[in-house]
Amino acid sequence: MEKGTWLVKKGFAEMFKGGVIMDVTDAEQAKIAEEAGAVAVMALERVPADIRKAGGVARMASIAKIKEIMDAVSIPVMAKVRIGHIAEARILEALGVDFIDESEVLTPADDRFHINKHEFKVPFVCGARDLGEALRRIAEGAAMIRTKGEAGTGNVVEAVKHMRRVMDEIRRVQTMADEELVSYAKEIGAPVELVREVKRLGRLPVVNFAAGGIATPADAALMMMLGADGVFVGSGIFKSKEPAKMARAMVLAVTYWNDPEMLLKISEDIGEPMPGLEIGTLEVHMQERGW
Ligand SMILES: O=C(CO)[C@H](O)[C@H](O)COP(=O)(O)O
Repeated sequence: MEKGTWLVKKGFAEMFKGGVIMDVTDAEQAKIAEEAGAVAVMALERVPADIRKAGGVARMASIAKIKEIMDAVSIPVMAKVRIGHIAEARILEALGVDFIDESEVLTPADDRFHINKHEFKVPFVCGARDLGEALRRIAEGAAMIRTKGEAGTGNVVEAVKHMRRVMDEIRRVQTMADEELVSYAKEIGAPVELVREVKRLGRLPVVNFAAGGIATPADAALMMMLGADGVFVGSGIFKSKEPAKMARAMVLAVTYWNDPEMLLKISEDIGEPMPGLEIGTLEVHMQERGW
């Protein structure tokens, strides 16, 4: 099959279903993630909790670090670029990463336009807070969506809000008569063809993971209960007291999300989770980046 077609990119994302994708900043963390059973790792300079603390401009990770991570593991390696930063994306594609995250966790490079992801052979994942945003990103060529949550807070409340919103809107679309879809597409700022597809499929046309603020195995299981296809975890693992234990527990929780006895067992010995932040106290809301 030809490399980089829409079908291949979308199909690749489907292979991550039921799995955990872990943010990592170096080879050591990447190996912890791989050993824990992560389906992929996401290379970045700092996990979101540290990006939040450091302030300033957060950019694509250094090429040396991404190479170090690519050399360390055999699972797919994703890496983040700033929203709208076509050059960072071209560089990562040339480097040969497996997936690019056009991410609000980094400082946006363009305050109006996202990358036209159809122009790339490498697949992209993008964040969304509602159905309209998800479909706009898919229209631009995203092969995978992750609900945004509020990254780096250890607080799952925004992840829950965004996943519930997307799922509610999908249910709403399914109850609409066909003649309502054009107005609804206009209302949410999404192409009507994609709204029609959502109605037909009863879900997003691409895989939808949960992200941002997942800090315990119970949080990860909760996101699966709400309909996520899998989860991204960053700070929740590497800002916890025992990352290897927490990473393994996250993977098991996503597998056994519907088995309370197993979840109990998984949650018994995870060490101390990362500290959490109240959303009302935040100076930066990363979720508001992107349009
Ligand atoms: O954009 C992302 C997906 O890789 C974030 O890094 C992810 O949301 C992690 O957030 P957190 O640090 O709260 O787990």
